[in-house]
Amino acid sequence: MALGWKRLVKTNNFGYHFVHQFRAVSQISYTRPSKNASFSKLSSEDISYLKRVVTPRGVVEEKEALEPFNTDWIGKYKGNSSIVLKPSSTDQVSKILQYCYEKKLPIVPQGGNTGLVGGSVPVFDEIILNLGNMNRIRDFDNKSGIVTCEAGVVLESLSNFVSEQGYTFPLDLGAKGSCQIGGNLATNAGGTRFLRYGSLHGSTLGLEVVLSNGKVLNMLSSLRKDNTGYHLPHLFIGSEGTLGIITAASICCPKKCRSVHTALLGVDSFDKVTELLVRCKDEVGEILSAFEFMDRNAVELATKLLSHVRDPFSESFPFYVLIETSGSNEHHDMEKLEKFLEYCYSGDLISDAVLAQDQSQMNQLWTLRESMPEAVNRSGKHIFKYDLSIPLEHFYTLVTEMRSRLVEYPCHVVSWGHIGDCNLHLNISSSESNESLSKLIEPYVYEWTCSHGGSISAEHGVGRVKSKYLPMSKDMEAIEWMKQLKQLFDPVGILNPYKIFSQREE
Ligand SMILES: O=C(O)CC[C@@H](O)C(=O)O
Ligand SMILES: [Zn+2]
Repeated sequence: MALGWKRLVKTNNFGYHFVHQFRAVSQISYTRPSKNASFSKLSSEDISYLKRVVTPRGVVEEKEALEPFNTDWIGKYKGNSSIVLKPSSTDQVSKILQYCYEKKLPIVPQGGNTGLVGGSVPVFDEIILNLGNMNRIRDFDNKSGIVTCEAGVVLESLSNFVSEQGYTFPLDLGAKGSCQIGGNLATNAGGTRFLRYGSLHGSTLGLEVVLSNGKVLNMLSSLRKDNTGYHLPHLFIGSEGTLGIITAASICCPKKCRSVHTALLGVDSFDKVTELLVRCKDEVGEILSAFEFMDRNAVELATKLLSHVRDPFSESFPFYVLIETSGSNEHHDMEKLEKFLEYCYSGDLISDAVLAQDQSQMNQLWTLRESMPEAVNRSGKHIFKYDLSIPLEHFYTLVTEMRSRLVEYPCHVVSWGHIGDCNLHLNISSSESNESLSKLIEPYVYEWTCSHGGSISAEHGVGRVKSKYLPMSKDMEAIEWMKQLKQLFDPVGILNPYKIFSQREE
C-alpha cells in the first residue's frame, strides 16, 4: 500500500483499524453480411452535392485521414468508406439524409467511435456521418438541471459543464474523454453510475432525431411528466443508429452530491464479493453510487501494462471491489461507510481496504478500474470481448469455466464489471490467432450465458459483432417486430446497414 492511503485493515484480534429462454445454437444459421445489391454506388455527382451541404470543413476524403473513422476502437473491425461527412447543424443532417434516401446511399452514423461491437464503422463502403462537429450545449435550466445539447458533445465536457452548475451528469464511463452523447444515447450506454441513476431511458426527456428520409422529428422536451401516447424517444435510445440519427437531446441531471467517498476492497473469494454487494445495499443503502468488481488477473494486467495505473495494496487479492458513496452529509456518509467496513472486517468479508483521502486518490482508484479495456487492448492482438448480463448466482462461474477450458492455450482471461447491475465484462486475449482457441470460446460464451438466464449484451449493444447471436437473447417474434419497426422508419435500409440484424448470404 502506498503512503498516504487510509488503510482500513484488521490490525489485531481486538479491533479494527479504520476508520428466458435459451435457443440452441444449432438452430441459428450464422452468416457473414453480404453487400445489399439494392444500394447505389456513390458517384462523383453525389460527392459534390454532399460536399456542398457540409462545406469543406465537414468533409474527410484523404486516405490516411479516413483510417481512424473506418476503424473501430479495438482495431478489429475495418470498413472501406471513401468519405466522412461532418455536418454542423441539424439542417445539414436533414439534407444529407434526404439525398441519401432518394439515391439509396447507405450511411453509418458515428460519434466518438468508442463502441465495442463494430457498430460505428462501415462494413463495406457506407458513407460515414460523423456528428462530432455538432457539439453545442443549446440550453441549461439551472432550476431543473435539464441540459439540452447536440449529439456531438463529448461526455466528459458535458459532465464538467453540468458539474460547474452544481449538477451531476447521470452517465459516466471510461471512454468519457472521447465518446459523445449522441453515441451514448444511440447505444443506450450503461457505465458506472447506472446503479444509482438507472439507464438513459430514464434520464432522457426528449430527443431531436433526423429520420431516414431527412424529416426532423422534434421531440425535445423539458417535461418530466408527459403521458401523451407512445414515448417515441425510447425507440431511438439503444437503436444503434438503425432507426434515425439522434442530433440533440434533453437530459435531466440530478443535483451534485456534496459528499463523495471511494474505497477499494481486497476480497479473497467470489462468494464474499456477492455477500458484500448484498450487505452494502443493506448497510450503505441510498448513498451507494457505484459497486464495481475486478478480478486479480485484470488488475495484474492493467498494472503491468500501463505505467499510469497503480494498485494501492502491497499484496494482491483474488478479487477487488470498488465502492463509491455519494450523499449530502459528510459526517453521516462517512459513518455509514466506516460502519459497513467494520462489519465486513468482523465478518471476515474483506481482507484489506483503502479509503481515498482526496480527489487524486479517488482518481487513482477509478483509473485502475477504467483502464481495464486499454490494458486488454495492449495484451494481445486477438481479443474476444464479452459484455454479458448474468444473474449474480452464476456471475463468476463462466470466468472460471473459461479458464479451465482454455488452460492449454497461452492467453489472458480477465474479468471485471458493474457487478452491482449484474454486468460482467469478460475479455480473452492472445497474441496468436488460433482457430481451435476461437472455437472453444465462441459460441460457447453466449450459449452458457443464455442457458443461465443472462443476455448476450448488457450495455455495449449488438452492432455487427453479435447480430448473428441475437436470436439467443431475443424471442423470434420480438425480432420480427423489431424488423417491422426498422422497415417502417427506414424503408430503404440506408441507416447503419448490417447492424443488429444478421444478413443471410445471397
Ligand atoms: O472493454 C470492455 O470489455 C468493457 C468496457 C466498459 O464497458 C467498461 O465498463 O470498462
Ligand atoms: Zn462497462
